[in-house]
Amino acid sequence: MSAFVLAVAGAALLLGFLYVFQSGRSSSKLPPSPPSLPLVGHLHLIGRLPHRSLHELHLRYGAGGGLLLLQLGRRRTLVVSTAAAAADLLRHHDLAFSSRPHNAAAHKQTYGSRNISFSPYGEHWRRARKIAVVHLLSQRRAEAFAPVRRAEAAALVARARRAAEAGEAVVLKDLLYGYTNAVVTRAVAGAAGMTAERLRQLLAHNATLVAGFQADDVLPDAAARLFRRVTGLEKKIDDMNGKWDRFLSEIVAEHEEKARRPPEQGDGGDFLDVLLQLRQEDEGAQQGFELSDDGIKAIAKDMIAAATDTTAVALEWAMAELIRNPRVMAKVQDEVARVAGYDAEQPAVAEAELSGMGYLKAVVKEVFRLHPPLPLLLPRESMSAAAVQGGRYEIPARTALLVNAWAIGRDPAAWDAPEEFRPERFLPAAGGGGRRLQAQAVDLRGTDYQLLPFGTGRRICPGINFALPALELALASLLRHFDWELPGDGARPAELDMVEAPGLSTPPRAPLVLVPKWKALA
Ligand code: HEM
Repeated sequence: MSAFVLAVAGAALLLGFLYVFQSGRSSSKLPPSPPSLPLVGHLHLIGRLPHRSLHELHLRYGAGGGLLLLQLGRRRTLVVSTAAAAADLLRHHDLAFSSRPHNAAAHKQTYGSRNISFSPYGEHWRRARKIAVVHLLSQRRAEAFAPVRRAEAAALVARARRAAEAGEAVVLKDLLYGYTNAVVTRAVAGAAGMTAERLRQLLAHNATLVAGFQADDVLPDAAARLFRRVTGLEKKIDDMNGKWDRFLSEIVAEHEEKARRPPEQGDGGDFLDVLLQLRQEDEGAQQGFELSDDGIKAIAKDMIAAATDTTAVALEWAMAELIRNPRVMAKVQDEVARVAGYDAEQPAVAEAELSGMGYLKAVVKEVFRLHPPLPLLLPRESMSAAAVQGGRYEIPARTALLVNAWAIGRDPAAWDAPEEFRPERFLPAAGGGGRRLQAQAVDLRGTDYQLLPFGTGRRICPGINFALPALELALASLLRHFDWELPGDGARPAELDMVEAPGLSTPPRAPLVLVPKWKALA
């Protein structure tokens, strides 16, 4: 049986690749492309860190336009590696590139693409996204969760304080995931404690299943399905989906039960409360958009998965860069002390004080420039052909798009000294000119194409209003109360490993370990 299965898989694979290989060469106005191999296309050129491999390919073959066309297994893929190419493509062709490529494994994990992130462009995506933007993630809703962020930032400081008092080092990743996980769990489901712990475990397993390029990204559907079965991945995905579904069903049932009771004073409602209420109010009025149980679970799961990792990864990189750059660390700590003062009994900085911390905000931008948590954003797919760069290139319909935000943040045509961690580039300062002046005004909300950690256009991350205060608050609170050191005598900050771990989101490959020194004891 297994020999038969392998033979069928091999034949399907071969046919699929031959088809793809042939169909990729129909137009002469395609962007540059490195030499490829039959069957694999350019897959053999992609290493464990695709954003780095793609950057190297761009430097080698992407002369001029910042675009490369690759055949990654079955997927014809356009890669954008410069700010100018991103601006041309995404300013003029955002609609054409607003879908997501189909991925059977992701489809299964999202209740049949009923979430937002992986949903193809169309009526479902439009309605689900509108619900999220208007009812869950608006500025007003984000502000309403300020007390949750404050309480969790205080808990984060308390955990670090225990380590400081015991003279122990902390694995930053554990500390920071604990924080973002608790904030997100409370926003989505109003719960902490055991629920947050269960979620943490589910997310950890999920991450290992969606890391890097998957069979579904590169093989034809039938071959990918066989591959998943033969390697046991199918079963792992099914088991994981079962666990997620049980968890989500339980919390939806708890919320339905809660909705039958009189509302509690001061309970503004978490995301699940809001979604259930919308379902009740709109029953029949959604005109074809069914907010079914699966739909609600898909959106809740999307929010949890989209919010937890990304924010924790950005925080870990921020701490790594600050340790490597003691001058910047001292400057940002001074600012936090000046604006928020020092009070050992007030663990979390007040959110209103963040607006007075211009340097901290510049640090955050600089972290996103060099370490976008999703270095290739989320893949998109074109729905129609597009003539880009004034007609220089023609991109056929159904081409996948990878925007290499990691490479764009290092684009020497867009940034002075791109490899240097220099938050000052974002500050208004006397003197300087040209790109320096331009950098001061660069924002990270998708209008400036040289800094795209949240993407841009129709598919831009709708969670920015949630992400930024959570991130800034944790960072300011950790810097207010502690000095941070590398463990061990003679450890050299300049030698910190700044390479990413593989995956959709990319934390440092060597988890950052630091010793907190509680300032009140100094
Ligand atoms: C530092 C934190 C975060 C980063 C760096 C980040 C980044 C991104 C990026 C790059 C995309 C794809 C954009 C594109 O295709 O152009 C995205 C999509 C998305 N993000 Fe975020 N995100 C963060 C936090 C959040 C939070 C807190 C939430 C929700 C609470 C969230 C919800 C979503 C959703 C639902 C999508 C899919 C949008 C769509 O396909 O229409 N994200 N995010």
